[in-house]
Amino acid sequence: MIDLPRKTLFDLPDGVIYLDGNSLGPLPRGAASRAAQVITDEWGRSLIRAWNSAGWMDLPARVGDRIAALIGAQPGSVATGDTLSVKVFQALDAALKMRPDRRVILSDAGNFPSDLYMAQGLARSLGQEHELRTPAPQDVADAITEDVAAVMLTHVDYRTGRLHDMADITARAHAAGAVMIWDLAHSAGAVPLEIGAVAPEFAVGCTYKFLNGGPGSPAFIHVRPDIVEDIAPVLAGWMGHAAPFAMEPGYRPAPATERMRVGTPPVVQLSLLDAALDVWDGVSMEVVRAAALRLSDLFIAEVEARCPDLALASPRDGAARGSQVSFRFPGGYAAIQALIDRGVIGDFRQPDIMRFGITPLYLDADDIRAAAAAIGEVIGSGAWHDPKYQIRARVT
Ligand SMILES: Cc1ncc(COP(=O)(O)O)c(C=O)c1O
Ligand SMILES: Nc1c(O)cccc1C(=O)C[C@H](N)C(=O)O
Repeated sequence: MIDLPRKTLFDLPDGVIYLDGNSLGPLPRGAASRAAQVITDEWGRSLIRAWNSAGWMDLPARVGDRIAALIGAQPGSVATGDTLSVKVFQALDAALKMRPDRRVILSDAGNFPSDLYMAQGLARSLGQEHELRTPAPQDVADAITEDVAAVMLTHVDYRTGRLHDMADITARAHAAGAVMIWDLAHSAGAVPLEIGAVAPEFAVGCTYKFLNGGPGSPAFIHVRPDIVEDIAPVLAGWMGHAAPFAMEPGYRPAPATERMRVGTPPVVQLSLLDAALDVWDGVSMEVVRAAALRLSDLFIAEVEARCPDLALASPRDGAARGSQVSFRFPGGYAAIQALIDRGVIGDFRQPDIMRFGITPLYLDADDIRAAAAAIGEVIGSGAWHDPKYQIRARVT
C-alpha cells in the first residue's frame, strides 16, 4: 500500500497551498504528458484511424470501469461522458418513468443549484405535474413518504460538507417504494463508497474535483445492473445505441449502462482523466479518508484557535463530514481573496461560506498549519478590509 501524500505526482505551483481540490483538482503530472501524446501523436499523426488504433472507442467504458472501482460499483455499471447536469437529468427522467403513478421529487434545500434546476426543467417538460420538495438536509429522512417517486440528493453538501447517511436514506427510499439517485460530485475520490452494496438505482458524479480530471472532464453515471435493461434513455443518442455504426434509423438501446451515453466521447478529456486516475493506483480510500479526517480536525483546531470570529459551518463530527471544512464569516468573500493573494487557495460560496477542500493526496499537516496561520493573519490583521479584495470576480 502506498503512503500519502503523493505530492510528486502533481504539478502544483511553488508557493501555493491548494485547498480547492473539491472544486477543481490540480494537474497530475501524468495527465499533461498524456494530453500531449493524444493531441500530437494520436490525433495529429493517426487522424481518424486513432478511434481504432489508439483505443479511443473503448476509452469511455475503460475509464468507467476505473471509476466503478473507486465508488465500489460493479465493472460495466458506469458510463462516462457529458456533464454532471446532463447525467442528473437522465437519471431523474429514468427514475420518474419507473414510478409513473407518483408525482413527488424529493431533494434538499442544500443541493447544488444545477441539480434542482434540472429537476425543475424536467418537471416543466413533463407537463408540470411533478412537485419538487426541498426540505432542510437534516429533515430529508423523515420526508420520504409513499408519494415520493424519486429521492435525489447530493451525498456531501457542497457548501457545508455535511454528509447524508447514504445507506440509511437509500434503505428508507426503497422501503417507501421510491427510486434513489445519489450525486457523488463531492464524494468520489473523497470518501469510501460502496455503491454496489448500498444499491441505489442511480449514482452520478463529476470527475474534475477529487478525481483531478481537469476542467470540463466528463461526468459519470452508474445504473444498478438489475434495472438497466428496462431503461429507455430520454437522450437517445447514437453512442448509446446498440450498434452505432449500423446507422439504423430507429433507436435500439445498447446493453447495460452504455445506453446512458449520448454522443461522441470527449477523447482528450477522457484521456486526461484516464491518466489522472493513475494517482489512485495502490491507494486505499480508507487510508485517504483517515488522513482527510486527521487533517480536517487539525485544520479546524488551528483555525478556531486563531480566529474566534469564524464559525464552523461543517459538522464537527468527522464521521458526518465529507472532505471539506467550511467556516461562516460575513467578510468571507474578501477574506478568501486575501488568502488567494497569499498563495492559500480556497473558495467562497454564498452567502458567507469560506470553503476549504482537504485532499490528502497532495496536502500534509505542514500545509494545513501554514494555511491556518495565513487565515489567522488575514482575519487578525484586518487585511481582508482592503478594497481590492471586495471586487467580485466573474467566477468565484
Ligand atoms: C453537486 C453538484 N452537482 C452538479 C454540479 C454541476 O456539474 P456540471 O457543471 O459538471 O454539470 C456540481 C458542480 O458544478 C456539483 O457540485
Ligand atoms: N464546474 C465549475 C466550473 O465550471 C466553474 C467554477 C466552479 C465549478 C464547480 O464545479 C463548482 C462546484 N460544483 C461547487 O461545489 O461549487
